[in-house]
Amino acid sequence: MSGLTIFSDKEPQQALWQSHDAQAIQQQLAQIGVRFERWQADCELGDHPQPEAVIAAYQHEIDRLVAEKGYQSWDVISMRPDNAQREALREKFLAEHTHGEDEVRFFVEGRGLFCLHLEGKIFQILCERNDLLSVPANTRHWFDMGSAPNFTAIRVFDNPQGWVAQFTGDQIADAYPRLD
Ligand SMILES: CSCCC(=O)/C(O)=C/O
Ligand SMILES: [Fe+2]
Ligand code: NI
Repeated sequence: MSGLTIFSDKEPQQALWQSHDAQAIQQQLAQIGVRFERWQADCELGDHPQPEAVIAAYQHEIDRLVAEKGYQSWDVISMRPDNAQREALREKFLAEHTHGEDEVRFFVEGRGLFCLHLEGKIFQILCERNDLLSVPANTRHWFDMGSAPNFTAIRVFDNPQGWVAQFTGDQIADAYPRLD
């Protein structure tokens, strides 16, 4: 079940706030400029759908976002537990970083844990099927896909180069809960 847990960035042991209610999550995240939405597919997608089918099913939502925000491109990323790069990729995303553009991710299936570091707090968002999260440009964050990653997500980009990150060098992620 999707969820948001908020911690102080000085106190990893004790959560300040938690909810699994989509509306409460949306309201809490809106206060820090983070967009959280639930999207519905135009048609039924089976397990492990092809990228073309994924885009077709959510094209109306992508078009709405692109018209509003002027994003330039999108793609589909899938991770499975047998991916040979899973440990290296997990480590890369677990290192706190920023992007010069909004990080826009929609979970078609599976799940992942986004952790945002701002205003002296850590916002851990467990994203699952139908969740859209948009993290504003230059927000410190990390992402945990777990030891057996399993998700399909649409990524929407602001620039033609795709994924570009600046790592902060802060080891803070090590102190906070992970997906497993
Ligand atoms: C869910 S897409 C992979 C994660 C990613 O792109 C990123 O930047 C995490 O912070
Ligand atoms: Fe990121
Ligand atoms: Ni819970």
